[in-house]
Amino acid sequence: MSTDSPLIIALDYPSLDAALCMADQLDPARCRLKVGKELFTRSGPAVLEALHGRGFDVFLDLKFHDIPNTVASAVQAAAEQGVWMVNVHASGGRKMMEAAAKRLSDHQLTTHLIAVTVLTSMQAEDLADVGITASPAEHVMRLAALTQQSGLDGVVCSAQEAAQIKAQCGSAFLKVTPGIRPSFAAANDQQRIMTPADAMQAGSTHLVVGRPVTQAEDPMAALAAIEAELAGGQ
Ligand SMILES: O=c1ccn([C@@H]2O[C@H](COP(=O)(O)O)[C@@H](O)[C@H]2O)c(=O)[nH]1
Repeated sequence: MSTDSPLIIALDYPSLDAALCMADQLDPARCRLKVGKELFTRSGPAVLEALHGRGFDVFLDLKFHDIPNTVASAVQAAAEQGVWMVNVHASGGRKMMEAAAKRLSDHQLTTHLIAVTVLTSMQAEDLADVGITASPAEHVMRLAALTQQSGLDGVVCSAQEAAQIKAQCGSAFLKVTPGIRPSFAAANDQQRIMTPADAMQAGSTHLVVGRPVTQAEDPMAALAAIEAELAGGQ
């Protein structure tokens, strides 16, 4: 089953049981699910099988970053397990991204391939620590252009950069934005944040939401509040 909803719920849990307990409260017609490093390292491909069996589209968020052949092979392995979306780090460079995109097309694999620009937990001083003197927005724009030139389908970025990316790369280029924080939620370790409604207004195509739902006292009420905000009900 697929959905028109832009919502991707991040299943950041330490066990398959805990992740499935949340998944079983969710509806594949209302959201997609994201499996990240913690859950995949704990549970392996079994989690993908379990979520696909429940009808969910799955974004496998492992942010591959390695030499071109290794990344292309990892992306192929993810796509062959039926995931809807997989990602790499744009800072792995043009050759790495081109190799990954080519591997998918050579094997007629239709999984969306996107690249992380600048993590939403980072601000200017964090970039400076790793030798990047550009602002987060400038660096995101540079990596978004490189990602598009390399033949990928879109980027992971902050919603704060979505409008500029839409203007530079077009509407069809995916803007997958974590760091989504409804007014009722804490920022946690996120730096470049935006509310769900503002993020859609800015041009995000997909909103990644984790703790504001999964750590809420009532996760289903939190999800409903986000949906109501997106529907203009608040
Ligand atoms: O730049 C990035 C890239 C990925 N993420 C991931 O998204 C979720 C966000 O979870 P919250 O609990 O809503 O903060 C998480 O799985 C990250 O690994 C990101 O936050 N920023």
